[in-house]
Amino acid sequence: MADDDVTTIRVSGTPGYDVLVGRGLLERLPDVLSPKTAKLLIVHAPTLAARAEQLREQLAGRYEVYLAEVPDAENAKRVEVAAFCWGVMGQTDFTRTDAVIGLGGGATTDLAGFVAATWLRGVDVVQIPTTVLGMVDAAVGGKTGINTAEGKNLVGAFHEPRAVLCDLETLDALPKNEILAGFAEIVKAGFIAEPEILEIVEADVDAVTDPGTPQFRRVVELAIGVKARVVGEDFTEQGLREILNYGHTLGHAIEHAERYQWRHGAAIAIGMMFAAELSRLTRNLSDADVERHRSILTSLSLPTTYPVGRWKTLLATMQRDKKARAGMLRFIVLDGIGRPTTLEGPDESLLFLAYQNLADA
Ligand SMILES: NC(=O)c1ccc[n+]([C@@H]2O[C@H](COP(=O)([O-])OP(=O)(O)OC[C@H]3O[C@@H](n4cnc5c(N)ncnc54)[C@H](O)[C@@H]3O)[C@@H](O)[C@H]2O)c1
Ligand SMILES: O=C(O)C(=O)C[C@@H](O)[C@H](O)[C@H](O)COP(=O)(O)O
Ligand SMILES: [Zn+2]
Repeated sequence: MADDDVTTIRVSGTPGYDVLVGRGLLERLPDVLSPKTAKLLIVHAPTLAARAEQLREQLAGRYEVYLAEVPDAENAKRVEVAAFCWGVMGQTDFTRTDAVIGLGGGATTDLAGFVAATWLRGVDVVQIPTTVLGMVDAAVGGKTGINTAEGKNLVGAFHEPRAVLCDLETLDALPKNEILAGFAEIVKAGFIAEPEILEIVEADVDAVTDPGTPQFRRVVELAIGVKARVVGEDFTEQGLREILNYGHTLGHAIEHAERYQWRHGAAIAIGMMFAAELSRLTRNLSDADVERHRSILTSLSLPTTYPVGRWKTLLATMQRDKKARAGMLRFIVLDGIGRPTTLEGPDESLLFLAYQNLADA
């Protein structure tokens, strides 16, 4: 049953869309679809099979509903899996007025968005994120993509969703370690733009990471608000949107080094620690603010160190970062909490110095 306690966060764009946060929102799916839509393809993770079936039954009288179960987690973000979805769409004569539904964590919604962006050069997608990370970050903003052997998200498209339904009920079955991984992106929003998030986390980490509390709801909505404001201003990442990549230059290289077996949030936590150390060296971020990164991430049971011997491998992968220009690496660093800026082409020796400060010998 949908309850009345629903928050709507508007993302401006062309045409823009709403992100709804509340419980029982799956029922609202028909309200956010185009009246012309006849067929739905629900792209879902294996862990969401029962929910997908429940949705199919609920929508069956009104739409022709197809399910595409895709591999779990990062294994979904492969071109073979996109081709499987395109195959289902081809066989079911999916037209430009039909719609894809992404149901799962960020990996599933990244794939579903990519499939929607590319089928017939673009059909509607409604994202139903079922992880904390998906709700506060991945499903909002229209960045879609898959990985290649060379790196993370190297193939993709910017494609606005028609709506994002963050149904908090879906989090009831989410394991604690996935909740904590999602907090990496929540505190990222805090570090770059919304210090209130950090204060709430510091005040009571157990309460804030419990999806039943008002603190949890507050930080989720604050983080979505940061994402909505940034992508509303710079959808295709011409400048401002790069701040959302705080911690991701090294973080993505770690995910690649770990063959995508790590949680995104865990890799990004180390990446943010590195970015904080780099900020201390290049922007005078205070020792206290660097330590604040470490203590917040540690309180969330997120990692902050990585073996020093892996540096060369990570550096090589970072060269393929999407923010790099003409062979020059670029990093998001902080002048202070809530004050992100860009660091262009730092020396390799400086990067290593920052890395050594967090490396686990
Ligand atoms: N497009 C963007 O802007 C953006 C932003 C941030 C992250 N991402 C991407 O998102 C991905 C990470 O997303 P994630 O952390 O959600 O990981 P994920 O999609 O791999 O999900 C994590 C795990 O949780 C399980 N799961 C999902 N929902 C569940 C539920 N309700 N109950 C029980 N289990 C559930 C999944 O099956 C999976 O095993 C990465 O690929 C990252 O690159 C994209
Ligand atoms: O939305 C964005 O822009 C982000 O950078 C958000 C990140 O949290 C996310 O992981 C994103 O997928 C990274 O994008 P990429 O362009 O570095 O692949
Ligand atoms: Zn991320």
